[in-house]
Amino acid sequence: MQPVILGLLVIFILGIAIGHFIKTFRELNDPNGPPGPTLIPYLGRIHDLPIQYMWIKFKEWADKYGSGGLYRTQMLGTKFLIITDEKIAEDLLVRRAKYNSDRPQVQSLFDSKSSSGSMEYLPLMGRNEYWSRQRKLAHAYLTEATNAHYHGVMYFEAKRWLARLIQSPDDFQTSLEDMSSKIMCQLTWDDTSMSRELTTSAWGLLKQMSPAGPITNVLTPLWHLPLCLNPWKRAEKKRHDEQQAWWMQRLVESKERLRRGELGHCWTRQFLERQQREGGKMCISGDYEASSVLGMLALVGIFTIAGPLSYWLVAMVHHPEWQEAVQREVDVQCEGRMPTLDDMPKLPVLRACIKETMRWKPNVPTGVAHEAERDDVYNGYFIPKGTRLLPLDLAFLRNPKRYPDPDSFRPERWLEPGWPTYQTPLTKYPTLKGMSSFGWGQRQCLGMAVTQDELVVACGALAWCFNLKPKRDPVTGEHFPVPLDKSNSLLIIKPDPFRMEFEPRSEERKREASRFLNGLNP
Ligand code: HEM
Repeated sequence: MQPVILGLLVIFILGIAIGHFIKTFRELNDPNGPPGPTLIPYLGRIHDLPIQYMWIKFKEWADKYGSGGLYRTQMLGTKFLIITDEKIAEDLLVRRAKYNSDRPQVQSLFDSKSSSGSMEYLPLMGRNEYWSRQRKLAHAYLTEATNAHYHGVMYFEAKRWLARLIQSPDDFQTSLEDMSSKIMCQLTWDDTSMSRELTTSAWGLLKQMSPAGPITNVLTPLWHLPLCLNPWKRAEKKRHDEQQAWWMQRLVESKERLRRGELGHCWTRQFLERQQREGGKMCISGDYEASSVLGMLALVGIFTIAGPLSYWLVAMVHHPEWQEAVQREVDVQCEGRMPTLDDMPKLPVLRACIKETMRWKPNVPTGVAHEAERDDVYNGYFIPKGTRLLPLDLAFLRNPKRYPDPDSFRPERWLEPGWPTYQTPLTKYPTLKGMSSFGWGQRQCLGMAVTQDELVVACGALAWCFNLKPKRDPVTGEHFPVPLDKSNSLLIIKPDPFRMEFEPRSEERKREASRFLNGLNP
């Protein structure tokens, strides 16, 4: 080919490519569309959205572009509408829930939406038949357990935790998580002995589904490499198969214990007894689905509770004045004993400090995405089908109109008239139920009551037993820092390891709590 013709051909192809780039750039950044950072064709904003502390960048964009309550962005062609105002979350995720309640596919899990019938991960399922029947089942079990005050399980495990804290205070991060895990193991299978395995399994799944987990959740095309070149898919297959086998083993063992008359009250027993009564009439398809929904329920109650409970420790160390207020309230209202769930109405300061901890340090700061199932128009903006609707919880909880002085820990906002969030009667409010952190509409969290109850019992137990204090470095005599802004970057976060001291409030309480370790005083 003549060099001139070749040159012309190259210029022609380049011209087409540049023309296409400019056209795409204009379409993406249409001034009539929702506001948002400038989008680069094909990339969107993948280049400057950090994987670590992603929510901080989302919030930065919210402050810049989200004054109208929403903004848009894109990652490698995936469209996001970030919701920064609670009213708009109500409009889009509650009032328009019938077509905005689907979930996006998590790339690094096989069939996370259960579109091909895997039936495994209730919170991640698309809005399909499996989700609908598993949600009903989970709702019934959680409601029944709440009404029965969890058969004393939370109180018992909180006491065991106190004893472990007295014995090995430096191990508090492990024992804290283990307490949550024991509660979920007991409620699900009437067996706390496998709490460590459940915790490992929980973090494995959480990591796999988080943008900060495998790189294939961000650079999604990598997931489609053939298996022989794809270490991510091979690792996930192993994790998935082990988890499923473990869940199934729990169900099989529980069946055997039920047959021998040894299975105490738990969700699995409720399921098995109903299965015996109703047989094929039950909506759950069989053992595989049952073991998954039960396993998932057990698992989700670990990392969700570990975050706020760890942040409670951080809050109390940094705010001794509020710690004293909680201790005073517990001592007076419970007349010197450890609080139980029955005491909840009498403990508004405790509830206010718990709620403020969750507002101040939200443990799902990005919120959980819904996916639009059809094209829609909102406030004149076109929202195409498939857009991920992300209710940015950090933006809701830092709204200065609703939460004046939003960056500070101010539990009085829930207790004193004059604050926008003050509500009476104080026997009921503040309550965690309905908080934006638990999500929206048809996908709203099913664990709100469990969370509130477990946190009241555990934080109340800590207030009864310990002064939570910074720890001194024996070499320098200085306090070890308890950082406020260091955490992992998973979808559900908790603070990075830190050091602190658990000082028993009296010899008598220390002795009493130590007796709890082997269930001597259940
Ligand atoms: C601080 C504690 C917790 C927080 C902040 C939290 C937050 C959330 C959020 C944001 C969602 C998604 C909502 C949406 O898509 O709009 C969710 C869903 C869910 N949560 Fe929680 N959660 C917590 C504790 C729990 C606990 C303890 C359990 C059960 C033991 C639980 C069970 C569930 C289930 C089953 C779903 C799936 C609902 C569905 O997809 O239909 N959560 N949670």
